[in-house]
Amino acid sequence: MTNHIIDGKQIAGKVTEKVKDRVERLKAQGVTPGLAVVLVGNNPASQTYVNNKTKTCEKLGMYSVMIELEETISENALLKHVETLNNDPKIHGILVQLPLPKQIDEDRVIAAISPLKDVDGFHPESVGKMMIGQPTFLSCTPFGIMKLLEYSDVEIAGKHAVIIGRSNIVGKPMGQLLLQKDATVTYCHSKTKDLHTFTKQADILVVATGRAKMIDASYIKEGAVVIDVGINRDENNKLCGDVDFASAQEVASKITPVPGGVGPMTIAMLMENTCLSAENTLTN
Ligand SMILES: NC(=O)C1=CN([C@@H]2O[C@H](COP(=O)(O)OP(=O)(O)OC[C@H]3O[C@@H](n4cnc5c(N)ncnc54)[C@H](OP(=O)(O)O)[C@@H]3O)[C@@H](O)[C@H]2O)C=CC1
Ligand SMILES: Nc1nc(=O)c2c([nH]1)NC[C@@H]1CN(c3ccc(C(=O)N[C@@H](CCC(=O)O)C(=O)O)cc3)C=[N+]21
Repeated sequence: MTNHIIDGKQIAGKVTEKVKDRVERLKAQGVTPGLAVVLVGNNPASQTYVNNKTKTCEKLGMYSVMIELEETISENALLKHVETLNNDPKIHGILVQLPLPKQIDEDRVIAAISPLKDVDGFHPESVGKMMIGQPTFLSCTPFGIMKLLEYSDVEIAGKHAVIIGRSNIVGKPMGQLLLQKDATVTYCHSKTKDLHTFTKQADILVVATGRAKMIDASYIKEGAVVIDVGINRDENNKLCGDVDFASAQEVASKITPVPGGVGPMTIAMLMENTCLSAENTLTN
């Protein structure tokens, strides 16, 4: 049975088709949406995502710049780059790839990004607006997961959504977005005792732990929808998720694969956010 696999690549294609139309309309009005990606150091995994982002920008006719900085750069020097991008009218979205090297305080860098260009949705102002349900840039991964659920006709209201992981970029905002759609939300994390008790109750299970294949069928209720956010390498250096796909797909009613699940949606939503930011310059 393969028809219960949620095809993130295909759904991301549909989302980006719509973004492409919006980019064309913007260009007709003299505005080309522009994204700046700042990469500090040369972590090979980060390099792949960053390349994917740049490629997708090109495909959609958006402008993109990649700023590659030395691993040893000082916080102040990085902040100056952010300030330059804040003031650059060709740039509508700024993404500083995380994590950053130890000498740099991530919170300070995130806070330095103009909220008007915060297409990652990580700035405290964006997070605050999301919490109180005001329009703002939404964190791309949870936003992408909401789209995946929508395109896959997954009902959310009244369902029990269990999220494993409470990071600021994935787990926490994921719970908020599901709550806004009337799910009953439970957060689990590394200090949760007897994880099974919680996961076994989930109608929708979102796994974002960074622990390769830790969730197998034994954690999953028959018929649950399973969303795997993890991006890891297995013992053969192959990409794999936080869910043991072969095992979990036997009990899940719908499940996302890795690769080809959540990852492509993250990139699609980044493009949508950048396009929205460019549109905002016309209406503001
Ligand atoms: N597909 C995509 O687009 C994206 C994928 N990712 C991937 O998603 C995964 C999670 O990313 P991120 O949220 O940034 O990771 P973090 O490392 O910031 O957070 C991991 C979370 O999982 C919890 N956790 C870790 N181990 C366990 C465990 N054994 N049992 C229960 N909870 C556990 C941690 O708990 P505690 O808080 O107690 O430490 C923490 O809250 C990674 O694999 C990452 O590569 C991330 C972003 C985008
Ligand atoms: N400021 C910031 N914003 C981020 O959004 C951000 C970040 N930092 N740091 C790292 C994580 C991770 N992340 C991914 C994006 C796309 C894929 C993706 O496209 N994955 C493909 C496969 C890619 C491959 O082949 O390696 C897939 O799952 O099919 C994965 C992971 C964004 N992140």
